[in-house]
Parts: sequence; structure tokens; C-alpha cells
Amino acid sequence: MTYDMTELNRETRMGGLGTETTDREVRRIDLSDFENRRSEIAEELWSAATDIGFFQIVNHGIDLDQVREAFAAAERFFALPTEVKAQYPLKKGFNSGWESMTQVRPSIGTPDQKESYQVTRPHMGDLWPTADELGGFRETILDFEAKCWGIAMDLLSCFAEKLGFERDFFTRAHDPSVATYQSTLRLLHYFPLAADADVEGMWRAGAHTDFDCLTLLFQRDGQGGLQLCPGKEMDTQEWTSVVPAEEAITCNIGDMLMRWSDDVLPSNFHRVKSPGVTDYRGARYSLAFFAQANRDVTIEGPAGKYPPITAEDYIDQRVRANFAR
Ligand SMILES: O=C(O)CCC(=O)C(=O)O
Ligand SMILES: [Fe+2]
Repeated sequence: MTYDMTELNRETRMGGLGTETTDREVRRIDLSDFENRRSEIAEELWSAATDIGFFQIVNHGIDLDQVREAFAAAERFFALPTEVKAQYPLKKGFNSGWESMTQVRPSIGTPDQKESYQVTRPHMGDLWPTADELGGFRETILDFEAKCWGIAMDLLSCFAEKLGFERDFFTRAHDPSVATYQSTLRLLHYFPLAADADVEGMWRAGAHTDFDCLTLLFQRDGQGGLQLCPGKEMDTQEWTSVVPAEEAITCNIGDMLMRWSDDVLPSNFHRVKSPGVTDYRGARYSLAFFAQANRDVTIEGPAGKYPPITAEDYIDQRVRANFAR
């Protein structure tokens, strides 16, 4: 299959097993005292992002209790009976609602072994479970989403200045107060595997780059499987495992920022492996915040490397390549 979009054609080349390497360093960047240390932090972010396209942040300002509360809410949601979750089905173009095993990555062609629930503020309507089904869920999740947005905007403000845009360039492009907002918080649940389950050819999440500007990914201690390969090293097909640590947020550059920076900030490939026979085979939960520019914003780098496209059309094309059903 060939696509019109560079990103999708690149992705189709990344479905193989490849090899694993521990040679890459996953840098940890300390965000404490952000406003006073802004220029130092911006240098560290820029260096990590241009080098490998992913990094972890610590002392990011979200209390561990709040992260754990968000995970607990996600676990309670996924534990609901299927018929309850099915009342809140994914609205595809709007990245909101619940789906199970419907995402097929262009890299591998088999469905990700997972279920997910996406929250995109303007499109939630009747997609929230009722208070009877899940008391406090909506408040917990929306509060967490707002915190994620704040961190993402701080990070993007550093990238904006380094790229020669105004500091608040991306904050204006991700305005949560209007109906065109389309940043998404995604709750993810990868199914547990029986000890003798055959996972040949199956991925919890097939190799891909994210559609967005920047992703914040929260993982749970002991629930590994995430592997990364920097976009500029894609020909090596060498993957680096990221050891989960609940105090750190793993961040990666997505394709919108790659386009906006005329490829100066390369997006990176990542995937979630199925556990091997000796690995932990229980459920895996993760939380991902995708900073996606508002629908009406045009993505256009100063050097014009890619043709201008609205964020709405951009996400739409990527979603259609991933969710055929
Ligand atoms: O669950 C993870 O660790 C990764 C999820 C992911 O890459 C995605 O949903 O885009
Ligand atoms: Fe991803």
C-alpha cells in the first residue's frame, strides 16, 4: 500500500522486528523551577529533541498522587462491562470515545491488542460514563487533561522560541477555550496474556509516529514494552526499550511539529511489544496526552518544506489510515 503522505509511507517500512540496542541514552530533563531555568531547560530539550526525538521529564509539576488517581480512574473505566463501554463508541474523526482492537497501524496491518478511551474536550457530549457507572471519573480525567496541557505548552514554548516563533505560538495554536480544540488525552489498556498465548506477529501497539506536535506518555512501574527508534535513524531498525518509571513522563516529538519545524525536529517511531514468555504478562495501562493543534490552524513551516495543511485535514488523513473499520 502506498499513501500520499510521507509520514505514512515511512511508517509502512517500520513493521519488522528489527534489533534492540541499549546504546541510546533516554535523557532525563529536570523541569523544576521552570520559569527561572527556562533557557537552560530549553537548551536541554532542544538537544534531546534534535538528537533523538524523545526524552523524559521529571519534577514536571503533576503530583504522583494525581497521576496515580488518573491511572486508577482508567482502570475502573476499562473494568466496566463491555456493554457499558460500548455505549460510548469512538467518534473517529473527533478522537473521542471507546474502541477495542480497531486500530490497525500502517506498519503492521494487524490490530493493536488493546482498548482505548479518548477524551477530546469539545466532542465528549454523551460519551462520559454516568455518575452511577463511574462516579468522579469525568472530573478526575478533565483535571488531569488540563495539567497535561499546561506541561505540554511549557515544553512547546521552549521549542517555539528555539524555532524563531513567538513564545506563545503553540499555546495559541492549542487553545482549549474554543470548539476547534483537538488535543486528546487517551487512556490505554493492553490486555493480559495467558502464559501459553502465542503472540507471533502480534503487537500491543504497532510501530508508528504520533500525529501530533508533542506527546506526554505516562507509564506504570513494571509494565514495560515501549520501544523507540529515532526518525533520523529509521534505516537502522534498531529499537531502544524505555524502562517505565512512574515519576517520569516520556515525551516524544510528533509529525505536526516535524512539519512545522521543516524536519528540524524529527518525530520518532515507537511501538509496544507483546510480552515474551518470561516477561510480565499481566495487563498494561498507559496514559497519553497528544498536543494536537486546533482544527482551524494551518501547519506550515517557515521554509515551506511541506505544503500547508490545516490540523483538521492532517488528523483526518492520519485517522483514516489507522481506523478503516
Ligand atoms: O502505551 C504506550 O506506551 C504507547 C502508546 C502510543 O504510542 C500511542 O497511543 O500513540
Ligand atoms: Fe504513539
